[in-house]
Amino acid sequence: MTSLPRILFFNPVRHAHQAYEALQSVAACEVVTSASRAEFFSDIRGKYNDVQVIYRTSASGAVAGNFDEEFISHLPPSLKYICHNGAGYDQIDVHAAAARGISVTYAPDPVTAATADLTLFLLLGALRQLNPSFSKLRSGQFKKGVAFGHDPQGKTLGILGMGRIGRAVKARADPFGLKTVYHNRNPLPNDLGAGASYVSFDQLLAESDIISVHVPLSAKTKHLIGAKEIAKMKPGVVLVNTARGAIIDEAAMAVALDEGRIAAVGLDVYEQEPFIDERLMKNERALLVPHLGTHTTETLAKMEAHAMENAKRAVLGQDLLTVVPEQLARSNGVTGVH
Ligand SMILES: O=CC(=O)O
Repeated sequence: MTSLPRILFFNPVRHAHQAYEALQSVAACEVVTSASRAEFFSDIRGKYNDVQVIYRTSASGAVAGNFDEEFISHLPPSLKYICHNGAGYDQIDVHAAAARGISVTYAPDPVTAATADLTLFLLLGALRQLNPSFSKLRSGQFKKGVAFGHDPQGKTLGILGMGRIGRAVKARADPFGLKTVYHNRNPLPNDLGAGASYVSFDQLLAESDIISVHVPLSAKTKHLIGAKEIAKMKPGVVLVNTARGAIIDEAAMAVALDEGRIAAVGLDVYEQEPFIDERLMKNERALLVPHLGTHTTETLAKMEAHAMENAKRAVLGQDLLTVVPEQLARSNGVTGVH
């Protein structure tokens, strides 16, 4: 009897249990037991040396670290697929993977609505200066000394990165009377822009009352917003980031917030998670949540199921659902193991 292809799970499936059960009929699924990166490098030469697919989550970085060139170089020849369960795959060196013949898949669609919802929460919360009111209320002062917020109606929202999530944010911002401008590498066809005006990067910085970041993190977008860019923004701007922390120079943002150049920030992501710049932690005009963009039962279930569908297709030799764009550009019609 031939044994089933092996899928190694970096972190157990927590929500999409039915999909996990269904996968057992086509693959031998197991959760990695290595407790550190070094231990994994040893285990992958031993007990995991014929694994074909890795399923991974962002949280797996806590043990394994990034799937960088070094990590990829330790993977055995049998390993042909890395199926990531999130939209952002900056923790994976997709070029090093491609050079080793490893296809990387991601899960873009499942995260869109939940991330856009949280963006609106942070946007409105920061604009209304809600965060300082939380501690006032709890310290028994009710709203004594609570600063006035601002209304969204008639304000300009600048969306940096009008992809799936940026567009979903625009749709949610419309009913609040926000006027949206956006910047992308290229303008979108009119139907996708949905009435938002395309502007240059500098125009977006200069014209927006609120700026929301939705570009992926890469070498090109790291510190896309730093002190120089913040200086070009309207005094009193509100900055929102639910993409990746390192797109903004966190220290420069913290200084500008303390100086009052930035009126408020709404953040879900940080440069060195779980570390957060102390100035941001101390400044009540920073509305901060701990990378919760997709942290709902329904969305996590969809993300897990999507990644497992890619893993299933990989072991069955079927077309993969969502290969990362960098790899798709190289080869069309990427299929599974056989
Ligand atoms: O951060 C969440 C994701 O990239 O899906």
